[in-house]
Amino acid sequence: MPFLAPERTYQIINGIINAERLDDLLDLLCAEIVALGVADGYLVNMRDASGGYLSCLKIRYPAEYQNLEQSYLGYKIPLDNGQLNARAMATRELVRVNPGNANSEEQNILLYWKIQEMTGMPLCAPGAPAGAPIGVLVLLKQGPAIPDEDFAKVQELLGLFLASLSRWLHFSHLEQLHDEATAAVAENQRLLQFLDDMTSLTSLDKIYELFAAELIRQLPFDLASFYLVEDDHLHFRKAIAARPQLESLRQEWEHHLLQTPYPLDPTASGLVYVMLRDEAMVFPDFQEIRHLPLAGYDKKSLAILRTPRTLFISPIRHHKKPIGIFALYSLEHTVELSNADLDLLGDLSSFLGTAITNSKLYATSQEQVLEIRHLNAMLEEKVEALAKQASTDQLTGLFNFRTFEDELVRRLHETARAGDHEPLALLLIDIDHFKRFNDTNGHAAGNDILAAVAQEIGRHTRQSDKACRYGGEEFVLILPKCGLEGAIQLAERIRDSIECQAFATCAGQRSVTVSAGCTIYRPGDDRQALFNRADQALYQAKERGRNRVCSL
Ligand SMILES: Nc1nc2c(ncn2[C@@H]2O[C@H](COP(=O)(O)OP(=O)(O)OP(=O)(O)O)[C@@H](O)[C@H]2O)c(=O)[nH]1
Repeated sequence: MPFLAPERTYQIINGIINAERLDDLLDLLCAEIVALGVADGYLVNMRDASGGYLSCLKIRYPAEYQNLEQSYLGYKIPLDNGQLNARAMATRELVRVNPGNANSEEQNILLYWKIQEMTGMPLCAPGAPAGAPIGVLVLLKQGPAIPDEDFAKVQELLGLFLASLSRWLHFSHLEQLHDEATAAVAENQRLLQFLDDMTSLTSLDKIYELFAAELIRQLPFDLASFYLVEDDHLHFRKAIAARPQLESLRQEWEHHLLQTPYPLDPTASGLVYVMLRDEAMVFPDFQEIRHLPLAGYDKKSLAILRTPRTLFISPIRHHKKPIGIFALYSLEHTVELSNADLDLLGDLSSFLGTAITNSKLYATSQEQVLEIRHLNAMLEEKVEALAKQASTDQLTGLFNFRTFEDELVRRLHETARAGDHEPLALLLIDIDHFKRFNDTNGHAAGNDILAAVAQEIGRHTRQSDKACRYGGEEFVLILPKCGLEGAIQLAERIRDSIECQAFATCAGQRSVTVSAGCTIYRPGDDRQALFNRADQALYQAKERGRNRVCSL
């Protein structure tokens, strides 16, 4: 005979149908259990997605313990501990525990909660996946044991809920798996970004910082330190603190660590030992092993940290060979490292090794680039000096005959193209009676005069003019954008200033005069025609008594 009236059954089923989440359904079930008034408390423990645990999803303790409910919610109950829930799941039968049959752990629970009876009712849903119960309803009774007819009522009530409970539980597991998969994808993307950032870094300091930040983000360590092998020693490179509050401790610690290098001797330091062993080591809680003998450096280092707890030390590898060490330290609290954490740390240590090696290669290549740049600059200077040498006259510093020839051809082309708008003048200057000067004062003094006259010519010319030593004691000036009048004026200025001064020579102060002939480009002129006319003008100047300017 069902204890629920058809109308009540209909109401409950209506509520079940309208439930939109597992939580709503469980609330509904719990409200009905409370309404039945058969127990003083209950726990609804449902299978988790992995199937290895029950999770406590709903709870009601006897009145005096209700403030503890919140802390027990979500508690995971293993299915292999042989206790009440595990037994109910395994046997699929009602498990009743009371002071007469409880094992010692259950006795403690009964005593602690002042309970007379604790009953596990497996929730066996029709058609549930794998046929196993989907959870356990635990009823707590402080007073006399629950009579059988009351269990029948609860069972009747559960019968209404089980099919929906099974579906909603399955759905909530799917949601949970979906959330976990989404979180894993996001985490992987973050990891990829981190790896990308690491490879693009070229500063070792930045690599240590990013690496430590990533590890500290994932695992609650407080300090990280990095060491590299160079010249057969392990050198400290960087210490990083997880929080600004640890900064002064980090500095004190770093001051000590800077006293490395450690020789590559396993007794020098645990760090060297780990590196030579080429295998990461975890010390879950240093406080438990602090009495063990330690190398002097390590003793001091750990003493500075005052309360070191979990230590993780790993080789930094490149191409599977250790190139250094990184160490993680927690202070005050221990850090639990799962196998997945250790795998991740192993992978990251190889990656760190590659990033460090890349960065070093980059630094070396940068040095080489700098060296090549320097060599290039030197070469460029040399090329420039050679080009200058090839184009200038050693004695006077003016352009030489070859440059004159090239420049004249270039200017003639330009002027021919520009037509009437752009005049071009050519000016020849020749020292008078230079043979006699040489004969009187010596060849060396003649050289001094040549240099002085050249300097004087240079002083009067413009940037765009090209003053060249044509040969011997003869100079030629190409004067772009200069008409005949301008050329005559310039020639006069040079002639006059040379005549008016005495030049210092190795034979003493000496004066000379110069004669000049100038002409301008006429359409149809080639190089020779232009030069010949200027030479003729010079000849005239010589003919007419020297120390003068003639033009044609
Ligand atoms: N000291 C010195 N003399 C040079 C150099 N090149 C040419 N000479 C001399 O310059 C002199 C040129 O003499 P000439 O061509 O006869 O002409 P000049 O004596 O100046 O007579 P005019 O030009 O007619 O006034 C020669 O004696 C050359 O030896 C040089 O580089 N240094």
